[in-house]
Amino acid sequence: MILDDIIKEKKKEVARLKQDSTINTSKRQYPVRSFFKMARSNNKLSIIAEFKRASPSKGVINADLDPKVQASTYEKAGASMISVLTDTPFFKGDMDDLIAVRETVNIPILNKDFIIDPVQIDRAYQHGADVILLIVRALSTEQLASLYQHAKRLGLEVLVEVHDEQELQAALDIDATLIGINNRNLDTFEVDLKTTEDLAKMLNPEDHLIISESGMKTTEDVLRVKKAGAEAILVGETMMRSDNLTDTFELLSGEGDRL
Ligand SMILES: O=P(O)(O)OC[C@@H](O)[C@@H](O)c1c[nH]c2ccccc12
Repeated sequence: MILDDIIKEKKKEVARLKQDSTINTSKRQYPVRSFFKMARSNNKLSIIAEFKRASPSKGVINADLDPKVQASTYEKAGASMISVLTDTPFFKGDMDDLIAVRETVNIPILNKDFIIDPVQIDRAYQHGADVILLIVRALSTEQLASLYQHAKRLGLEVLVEVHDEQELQAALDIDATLIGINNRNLDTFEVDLKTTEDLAKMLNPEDHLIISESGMKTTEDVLRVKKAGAEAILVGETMMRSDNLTDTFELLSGEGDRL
């Protein structure tokens, strides 16, 4: 299983990070921005644009893009947040990408990684991330709760990612507010937007901000998850392959005037 392979590599990375004396949360130079407030203050669908060079399911997506140029274009095109993949072995990203994006934009940044230890949260915080990702499938109940608390103590927001009912229950048990429904099954890589439709039904939009993640390419896709209750979408590949991001943002805005 790919997730098991990724976690195995993460454990090695965490062992290295724990020896790294430069990781220090008091070195953060940036204010913490709230994605939640940003998303709730606009009355339309929020777009989270991802910087993703490669993935285990797609191989290399776009290796040549400069994170600063891409981030600046995302911000100008109207992104509410930028997601930066910092995993190296499987996604070809790293912390330098996040640092470059942080130096460039003023909108919130999500550190997309496979977080299994507080040291990764400290590193994300130090370098200016505002939101971290916790993938329920990758964590025990205890790990999920303690990593969530660790991030909250630092003032970060936490996107809790789920793919089925049981995982969603685990997210509700820790009182998660930002719920990411991943349309991609991390074992099979299969994408089905029905995942958002099925799981969003179990949530109360007053208490939870639903983010539909993965596999969106068309206006129709976006309208479908929006109708299901998504307040935000997270889009990687379509952004990284786009040769006209202004058009892509308009297409994915969920306004539906292009249908
Ligand atoms: O490129 P896509 O299909 O638009 O997907 C983006 C994002 O949802 C995906 O990269 C993702 C969702 N959850 C993750 C967890 C780890 C790494 C990556 C991901």
